[in-house]
Amino acid sequence: MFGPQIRRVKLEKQSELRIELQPTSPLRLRLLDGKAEIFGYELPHEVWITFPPLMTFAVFTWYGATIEIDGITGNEYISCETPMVNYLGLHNSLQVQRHRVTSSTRDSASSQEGPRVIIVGDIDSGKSTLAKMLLNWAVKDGWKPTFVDLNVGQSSITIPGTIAAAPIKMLVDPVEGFPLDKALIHYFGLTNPSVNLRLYRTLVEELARELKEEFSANAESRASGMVIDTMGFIVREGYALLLHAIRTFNASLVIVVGQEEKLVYDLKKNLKFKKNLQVLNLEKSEGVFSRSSDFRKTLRNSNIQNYFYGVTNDLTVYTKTVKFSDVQVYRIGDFRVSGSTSAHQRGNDPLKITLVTIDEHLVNKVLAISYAIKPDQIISSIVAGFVCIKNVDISEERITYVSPSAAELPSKILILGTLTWHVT
Ligand SMILES: Nc1ncnc2c1ncn2[C@@H]1O[C@H](COP(=O)(O)OP(=O)(O)OP(=O)(O)O)[C@@H](O)[C@H]1O
Repeated sequence: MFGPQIRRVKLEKQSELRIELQPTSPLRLRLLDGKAEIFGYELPHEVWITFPPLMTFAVFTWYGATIEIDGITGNEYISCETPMVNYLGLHNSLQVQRHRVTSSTRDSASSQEGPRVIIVGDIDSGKSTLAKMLLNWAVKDGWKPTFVDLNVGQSSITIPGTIAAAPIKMLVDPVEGFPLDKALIHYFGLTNPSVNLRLYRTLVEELARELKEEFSANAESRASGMVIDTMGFIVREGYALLLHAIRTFNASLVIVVGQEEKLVYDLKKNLKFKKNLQVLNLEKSEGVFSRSSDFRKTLRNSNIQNYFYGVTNDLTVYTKTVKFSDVQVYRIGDFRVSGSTSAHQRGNDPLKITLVTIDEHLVNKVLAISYAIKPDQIISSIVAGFVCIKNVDISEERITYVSPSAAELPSKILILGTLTWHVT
């Protein structure tokens, strides 16, 4: 797989090598000379890093670097036209705010908080990428910012359909992605917020409440602030959800990525009475890869696959069995799996918790394991992780599921959404 196609690429200062991998071929690369980073993650010298198929990324250098690449790419080219100087300028201004908080904390203004940046823009404008850079640069400078991921379509922290936050204490690995161990995860269970807007907003509010508690007890997190990534859904209900998220998380800075004059204008107009809030427009990188809806589906699937097997296929998947009586499966809201959105919008209780009958229709469904003890706590509780149902034996009343953990289920309460995955 690797070997004969090894080549060296020299990058001039402030340029980047943009790489799009093929659907089936991995690639490895290493830094030979100089310094280079992948979305803020500084590459170690002479260490091969293997990237799985489907990834698109850029190796950027501030002062020049030579890298070695081994493998076939779908597309690769070098560009000197990047918005990196502006992105770094933004980071520097966030640093000033963080330092201001820590110095004023000493003067007893302990309620002050670091920057709360929310990144908005069209789909494929590079929002998640900018979030990663801002987080990595902050970590490199010794801060511990919190990443908030509100993008249920292409979730970054864990599987799709989730609304989540994670404290970032180490550089975000370009292959492994965000750390899961301390993440606060809510399961929305759908990849389109329009299907249950009320539930989406409620879970965003729950997450904001949990982070408020977390921040009140942790001065370091408070001063480091948050970086919030959103969906590329910027019109109609999508725009209303952005305003809701900006207000709910009490954002101090809204970054609009890309040429979005109307969005900038509307946000400034609608938020003009909000104190201490700035709206800033930054250019989009030409390197951002545009993904078709089919490709997005493939990415969602590979995201679920990665949860169970690991990005580099290094996790063991455990197959386990429980009795029907050992678990209760619930769904939230009266969404219909194949029903139309508008039909659902007329449903009378989007937050209704309904017990689901355990039968074969659960096969291949991804279920979240809730920390709730009682069903009425499901919406306000985070989830421990996910399982995928492999088989339902009606006569024996047993469910077989796969899990990345060998431990018993930490709770009896499971949440069903529309996510499916075919256990291989
Ligand atoms: N400079 C770059 N060179 C090459 N690839 C890039 C570059 N910037 C971003 N990408 C890739 O482009 C893809 C889309 O970027 P990203 O996920 O940041 O967009 P987004 O606006 O968050 O997307 P969406 O909101 O639609 O989910 C990602 O695979 C990312 O790795």
